[in-house]
Amino acid sequence: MTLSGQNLILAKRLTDVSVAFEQGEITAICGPNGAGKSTLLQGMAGLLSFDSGQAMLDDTPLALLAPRDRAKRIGYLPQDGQIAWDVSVRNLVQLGRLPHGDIGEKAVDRAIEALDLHGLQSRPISQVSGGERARVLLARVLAGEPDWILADEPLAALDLAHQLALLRHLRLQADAGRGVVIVLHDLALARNHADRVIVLSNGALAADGPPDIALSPEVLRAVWGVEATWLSDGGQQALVARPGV
Ligand SMILES: Nc1ncnc2c1ncn2[C@@H]1O[C@H](COP(=O)(O)OP(=O)(O)OP(=O)(O)O)[C@@H](O)[C@H]1O
Repeated sequence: MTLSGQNLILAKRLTDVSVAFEQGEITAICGPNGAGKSTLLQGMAGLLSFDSGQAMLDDTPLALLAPRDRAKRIGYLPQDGQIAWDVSVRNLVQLGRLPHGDIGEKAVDRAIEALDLHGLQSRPISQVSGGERARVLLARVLAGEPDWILADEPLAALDLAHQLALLRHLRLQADAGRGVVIVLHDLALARNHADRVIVLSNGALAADGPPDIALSPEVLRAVWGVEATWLSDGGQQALVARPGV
């Protein structure tokens, strides 16, 4: 199953972007602030209509899928998730089952386990920290067991251990055949954990390929305007960067 967009154009936010995401792998979308990463993700979640081009799930335009069906198949985590009601952590995660119309206790348990939320289940959502809240919102997406997980900066508020745990979990999801697409600002995490990196710059595709190619020093210079060196340590890559001249 492929999630694709052809010749996507939206005002000045996206300029003729074509991408096809594959299941079974982790794709990272990277790029500077305002490059169009969230716009692309929202479009692929079926939440934006483009001036030109369209997003497709296999051969079906997303716009033609019933909202409930779309929500079952595509789990979307926005950058700044709003929470309307002060429900408990568990009840909020359970809302991920809404498109299925069931309680899905096992799926909810798995999501709570994956995001290390056991101890917080009965806590009102207004009484958790920023990083815990981010984990709850992602658990809500996982509870829906979608074919596609589209997450906008899911690691931004997480501490290092929870970042690595979440990346491990997303790898399991990809290995289970799901499509995982995440917006990442941390280029070292993208290089080390993604199978493929898409780089956007000024609303256009600047690079698309294996992480070492898409995040090469040349691309970092051209897109981010930094002089960067990758250092290898035990198979992992660390990034040293300084402002470009
Ligand atoms: N609702 C909107 N209406 C009009 N322009 C918008 C809207 N949301 C974002 N933009 C503009 O579209 C461009 C792309 O925004 P987008 O949020 O996709 O960037 P991003 O790459 O996700 O950035 P960041 O790293 O800062 O989150 C930016 O120039 C932004 O100012």
